[in-house]
Parts: sequence; C-alpha cells; structure tokens
Amino acid sequence: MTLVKIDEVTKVYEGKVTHRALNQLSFEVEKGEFLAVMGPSGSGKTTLLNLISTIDSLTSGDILIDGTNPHLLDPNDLALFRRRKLGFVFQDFNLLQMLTVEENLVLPLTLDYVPTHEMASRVLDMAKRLNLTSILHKRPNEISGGEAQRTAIGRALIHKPALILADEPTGNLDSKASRDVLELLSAISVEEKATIIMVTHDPIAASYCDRVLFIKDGEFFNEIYRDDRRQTFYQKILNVLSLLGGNVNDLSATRLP
Ligand SMILES: Nc1ncnc2c1ncn2[C@@H]1O[C@H](COP(=O)(O)OP(=O)(O)OP(=O)(O)O)[C@@H](O)[C@H]1O
Repeated sequence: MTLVKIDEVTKVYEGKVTHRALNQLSFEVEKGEFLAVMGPSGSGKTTLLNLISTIDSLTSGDILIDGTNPHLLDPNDLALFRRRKLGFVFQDFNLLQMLTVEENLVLPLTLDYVPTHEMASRVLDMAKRLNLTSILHKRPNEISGGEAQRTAIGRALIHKPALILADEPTGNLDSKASRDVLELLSAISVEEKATIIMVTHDPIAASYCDRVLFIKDGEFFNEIYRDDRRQTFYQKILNVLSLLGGNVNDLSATRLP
C-alpha cells in the first residue's frame, strides 16, 4: 500500500534571484518502508522534508499522505493532521529542557487530550521499548546524546503517526549511539509498520534503510533497494554517491561501518 505519493513536485524560491530547489520530483513510499533520501549539499533534501511536513508551500505538484493532501487543508485541520499523522525526529533532538524524559515523551498525547491512564500506559510501553525506563525522571541535560535521541524518537512515535520524518537523526551521535538509533528505527519500521523518510549524508545510516533515493539539483537521480547484506548495500550506496559527485564535505560524516 502506498502511504506517501510525491507527484511532480516543484519548489521555486522567489527572491532577488529565483531558485528552483525541486523540479518535477515524483516518487512513492510504501507503508512500513524505511526510506533514505541522499544528495549533495543544496540538492533539495531539506526542501523536500519541509514540503512533506507542510512547513513550506509547493510551487506546483501534489503531495498525498495516507490519502490526504495536507497542503489543501484549512489551518485547523492542518494543525490536527500534523499532530496526529506526522512524527518528527531532528539532528539536535529538540527536547524541551525544562521537562523530564517522561514529560517529553507524553507531550504529543497531552496536546491531544488523551486520558491520563492511557498516557501512563503508553509512556511505560514506549520507555520499555526504547530502553528509557531508568531515566524517565531525568532532564535532557542529565542524559546522553543517544538517550536524548531515543527520547525524541519515542516522542515522535507515541501517538502512532502514519509517517515519521527524520532529518539527520544521527548527525550528533557517536557511532555506537548511531547504531542503536538506526537499529531502533529499522525495527520500528518492520514491527510496527511505521513509515520513515530519513534525510542523511551518512552512507552508513542509509545502509540501514530498505531503499535509498538520490536527488541531484532538485531532480530524481537514482534509487537502490537493499536486497542483501547491509555491507553490500553500503558499498552500492558509496558507488552511487561517487557518481553523484558534489562536495567532499558532504561525506564528512562517513565512518567505517
Ligand atoms: N528560503 C530559501 N530561499 C531561497 N533559496 C533557498 C531557500 N531555502 C533553500 N534554498 C536553496 O534551495 C536549494 C536546496 O536547499 P536545501 O536546503 O533543500 O538543500 P539540502 O539538500 O537540504 O542541502 P544540505 O545537505 O546542505 O542541507 C539550495 O540551493 C538552497 O540555497
């Protein structure tokens, strides 16, 4: 089943100099798929996430998420749509510093007036799932980067969104914490049929996904599917990246897998 349909999406930034950041980009994402989006700096990856999450408006084309075009919703319905259907995971975690891990986890449910007993049981389940039970009462400045990102993933998942959007989720983590986060995202997509679109510069991170979509100058460049060992998939990703070119700094996050 197709969960996300990107149909001939174009984004032109108007200004002193107009810039075509995305040009008639089309692709689909299946329910339960873990998709990486890669491309050189400036190729339009963040623009694409901003359009899918409706932070920014389209110039032309259509975006359908779970059968709805969020760009056509009125502001109230759009706020509900974003709160209920989407989950966000960012590079810098975006946790609220004055709240505990538990309060950060529960935040999307509080905003949605979920009954207290249900909140409590969902938080406990999520904490167990993400190995956060022992730090529920700590604040973000008292936990590690890996724990902070697992908390952010828990917060993104707790309201069971149709789609999770992740922007460089391992960008601030060391290799062990990155591996934990990527294994977690991969397990969530398999076990809970969560659909994940992850923008990354890191070929190791991308090798945990089911598919990598490459864009260049705002257009589709290539896509490859994982059908064998992660190590082999990683090599294939490196091969496409070398064809893509771009700035060597784009691969600065590269580590040995
Ligand atoms: N608000 C804006 N106004 C004008 N141009 C913009 C704006 N936002 C982005 N751009 C331009 O659009 C192009 C795509 O930017 P985008 O941030 O989507 O690239 P990216 O692939 O995410 O890059 P990076 O990997 O460096 O984060 C770039 O050339 C950028 O300069």
